[in-house]
Amino acid sequence: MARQRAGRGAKIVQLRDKDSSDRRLLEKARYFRRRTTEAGALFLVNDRLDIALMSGADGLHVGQNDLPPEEIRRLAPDLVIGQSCNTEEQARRLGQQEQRSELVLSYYNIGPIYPTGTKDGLAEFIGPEAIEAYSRHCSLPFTVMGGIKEHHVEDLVRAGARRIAVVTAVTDAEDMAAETARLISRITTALEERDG
Ligand SMILES: Cc1ncc(COP(=O)(O)OP(=O)(O)O)c(N)n1
Ligand SMILES: Cc1nc(C(=O)O)sc1CCOP(=O)(O)O
Ligand SMILES: [Mg+2]
Repeated sequence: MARQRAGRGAKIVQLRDKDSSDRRLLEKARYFRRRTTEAGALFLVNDRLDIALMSGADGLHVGQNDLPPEEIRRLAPDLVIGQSCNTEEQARRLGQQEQRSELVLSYYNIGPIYPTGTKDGLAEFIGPEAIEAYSRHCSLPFTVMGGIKEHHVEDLVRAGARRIAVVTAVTDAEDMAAETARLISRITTALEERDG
């Protein structure tokens, strides 16, 4: 993906790799760190705090069954930390932590919005209507993810999204860089139409 400069123009690039050996993952993370720094993009690692710290990543994304954000924050006070939110109850809990000034996250993700084959065992897809319902609980920035393709962009932005995260929309594209550019352009236009 980095070879084709797939993330060119993306503001955030996440390294999500469940298969590489630890040593290879670290090499990849250091490569992504160099390339995202050159591109002025934020670099996040999925799941692995050790790899995030050793590669100098800006942040870490964790799911509900991954490392606990509070303990990550204790070890890494300056790291961007994001967490997946797959049910409204989870979003409500983030809101309650926020009210108590106990929220350590930098952002959260709402999803899966549409059906996706990228991850086995994910919760049922929740549809774009869930964006408004979930995001009203917590004022942090959020991304939306799950089965999102280019033609979904306008619906998602109308439903309240600003930051759209994709895997296969880009990785399955013949020209990943061109697809990234198309997505960014469509998101920018939809946001301009919505927000003026
Ligand atoms: C931006 C973003 N949102 C959600 C996820 C999914 O995280 P998780 O639920 O831990 O699943 P895996 O990606 O680890 O399979 C994500 N990676 N990024
Ligand atoms: C791994 C993952 N987590 C999600 C969540 O909503 O928590 S959606 C997702 C898969 C995203 O891949 P694609 O863009 O190919 O559907
Ligand atoms: Mg995870």
